[in-house]
Amino acid sequence: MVRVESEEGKKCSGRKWRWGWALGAAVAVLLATAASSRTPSKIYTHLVHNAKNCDCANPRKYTGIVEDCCCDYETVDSLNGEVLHPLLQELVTTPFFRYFKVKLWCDCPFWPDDGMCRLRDCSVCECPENEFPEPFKKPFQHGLSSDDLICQEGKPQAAVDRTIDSKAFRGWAEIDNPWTNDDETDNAEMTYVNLQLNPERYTGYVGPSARRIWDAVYTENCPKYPSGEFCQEKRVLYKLISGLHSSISIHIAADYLLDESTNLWGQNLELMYDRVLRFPDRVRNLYFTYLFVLRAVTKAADYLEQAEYDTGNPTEDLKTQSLMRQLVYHPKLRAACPLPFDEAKLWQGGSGPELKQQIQKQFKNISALMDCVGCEKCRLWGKLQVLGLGTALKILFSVDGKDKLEQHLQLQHNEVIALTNLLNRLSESVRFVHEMGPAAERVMEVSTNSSTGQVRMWKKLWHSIFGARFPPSEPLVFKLNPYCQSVRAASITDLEIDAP
Ligand SMILES: Cc1cc2nc3c(=O)[nH]c(=O)nc-3n(C[C@H](O)[C@H](O)[C@H](O)COP(=O)(O)OP(=O)(O)OC[C@H]3O[C@@H](n4cnc5c(N)ncnc54)[C@H](O)[C@@H]3O)c2cc1C
Repeated sequence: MVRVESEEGKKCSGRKWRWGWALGAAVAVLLATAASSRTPSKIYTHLVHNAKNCDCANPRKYTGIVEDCCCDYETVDSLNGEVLHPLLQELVTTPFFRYFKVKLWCDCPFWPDDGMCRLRDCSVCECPENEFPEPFKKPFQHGLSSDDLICQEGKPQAAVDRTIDSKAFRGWAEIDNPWTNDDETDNAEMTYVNLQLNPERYTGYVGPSARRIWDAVYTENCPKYPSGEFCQEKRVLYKLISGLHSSISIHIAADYLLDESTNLWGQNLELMYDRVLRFPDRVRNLYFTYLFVLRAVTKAADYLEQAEYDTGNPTEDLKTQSLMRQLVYHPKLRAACPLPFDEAKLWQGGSGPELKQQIQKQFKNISALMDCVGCEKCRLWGKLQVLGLGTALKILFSVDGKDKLEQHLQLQHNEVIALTNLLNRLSESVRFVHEMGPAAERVMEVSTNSSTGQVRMWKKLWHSIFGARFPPSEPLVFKLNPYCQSVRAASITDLEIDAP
């Protein structure tokens, strides 16, 4: 196994797999042997070069405007790294954003539950009653919906004019989202989950059950468009789902169970390459989905800024509001990417309303399919992220015009939690792809393109260093501490080689 850890990783990681002398010897042998073959030197050069300096001579693979969006890849990467990712990481740890209300034990409406969950990591750790904030338990009756105003005694003129009130105070609505399959109907089965205790990561959920969900999602509800044939709206639906799928795969790869017997978790770049990186469309769709959701958040900026983040802890709640304000009004975001996605271009043709209904139905089906996910933790994150996407769709497409949005947008408490956590997940994935993608691609490409002679030479080299078998039976893993900001400071001494 070969691992790379960043300079920052040394400072902020408790897990240090550093091999001091063995490392120096390994690199020396690698370099010496490299003189007789180009492969090791190529791998070495790429590893160190990429880790050392991301803005290196290698041209970026993804450049220009993200398809169907209004910002380019470079801007997305720098905004994400400098502004959005750090803010989102902090925001999702606040009490308001870490509890998600969810019905985990739902019957699959399409086929019998086949419980394919293999690992205990699948099960979700639910919150004890006393843990989640008191205000979350009460029904949210503060904000009156427009229906309430009309229904008071049947006389609109009898209703108090709440224009100023509702601007100053945003309560949480309990109204249906037309894009999602509603989960709110039976509150008795709802439970609160602390998302911080249930990270989205590898769970061992593989095989026919998982495959059946994705097949049903793609084949029945958002088929891949043959190029140029599908209308833009259908393309958007496909890209949103594919981008979400890429993000889920990246989280699996970023937090993978490397060794079940020792409970060793780390990054599996081979998996990330196999499932996402080697399909450029999947990477592009990830960026698309990120910008789409970011647009929804910035469109609802006024609403989100004025919303009530009440968990009964005034200090934390003020911090939440302040972080949200910084996120939605950040000057760098406003200047560099003022309109991440332009929703006004959609639903323009004569068939717009019918098309919207059809796509809404398809998305609702996808949302209902989340009840068929056979692994509890995957179901939790599947439901949260699909609700987050449904909330983005609601913000962008269910209220027309900016003025009307301010008057009519009503979001549920849970929708805002899902939307923000989804944006954070996508932001993490974009950052991971940006920072680890080039190195992973080069190493995987070198290893798959190596000629037999080169592989033989590698085996010999490996054997001479470790006396062990090459290649290792485990996946090739590069370790970068996920909590560290950058890989740029990585140097030759960060190259680590573990014997299998
Ligand atoms: C909602 C949901 C949530 C899940 N959450 C988790 C989780 O948290 N942890 C975990 O370990 N497992 C999770 N899984 C399972 C995981 O997504 C995979 O299904 C599983 O790891 C098996 O992967 P696979 O290699 O068979 O390919 P899959 O990821 O299952 O992909 C199936 C097929 O879909 C296509 N495809 C793959 N990616 C894309 C893309 N980005 N765009 C378009 N098409 C694509 C390919 O044709 C591929 O063969 C989840 C599954 C679902 C349905």
